[in-house]
Amino acid sequence: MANSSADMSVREPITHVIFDMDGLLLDTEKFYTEVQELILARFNKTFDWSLKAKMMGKKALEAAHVFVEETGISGSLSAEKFLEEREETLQKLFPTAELMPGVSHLVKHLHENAIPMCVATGTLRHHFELKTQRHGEIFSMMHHVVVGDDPEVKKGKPSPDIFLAAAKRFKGGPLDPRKVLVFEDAPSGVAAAKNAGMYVVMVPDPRLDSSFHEAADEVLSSLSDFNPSNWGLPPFKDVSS
Ligand SMILES: O=P(O)(O)OC[C@H](O)CO
Ligand SMILES: [Mg+2]
Repeated sequence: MANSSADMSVREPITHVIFDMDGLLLDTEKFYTEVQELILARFNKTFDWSLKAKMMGKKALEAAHVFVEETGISGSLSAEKFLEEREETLQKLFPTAELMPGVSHLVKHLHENAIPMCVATGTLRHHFELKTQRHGEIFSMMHHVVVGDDPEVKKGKPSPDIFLAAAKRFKGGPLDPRKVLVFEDAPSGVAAAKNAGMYVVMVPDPRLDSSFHEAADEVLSSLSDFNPSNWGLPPFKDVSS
């Protein structure tokens, strides 16, 4: 289904929206890339997008295990030690996080039209607080936020746990997953949304291999290109659609 919206004639309109955060609402994936490149350089290795694709969207410890094992450095650096080493730099970078293009317009539009929204992010709660500290207005429009260290999220993406927990916490939840639209940037996140039975719009980094697009119901270069009407959501007033 990738590259085209799911067929409106065979499904009901979307009533609820779940946003991923890192790399989707916030331009924060670059911070992880930066620190991971620095750590690998110490081992004379380079960080690339095939490794990035396997890590992004996952819970911190799960991604850390992928990092040390895939790069063959687990004998010298444990997953736990890797997390410890990158923490100080990440804590300095996170408060500088910027919104991704199109986020403000879309979130405000859905809020004005009373479409319930939430965030489902693999990130840890204390990192969520640092990343969002300059973006209170946008995040206050979310009905709730589910983070990676939430007790109900037993397994990270691609497990459906986080999206099922997120859908359950809306007023009237749990919801029919076929009425929920997820926005994601990561292959693990797209898989998690599909495993939860939901529709998913993928907004991937252009450096991600296009084979990862296939699992998504729609693929966009930017959230600015999203057309709510394609999903039965209220149309933008400033666009004829
Ligand atoms: O993409 P998110 O928001 O689920 O975050 C996951 C990690 O924190 C970063 O890949
Ligand atoms: Mg993400």
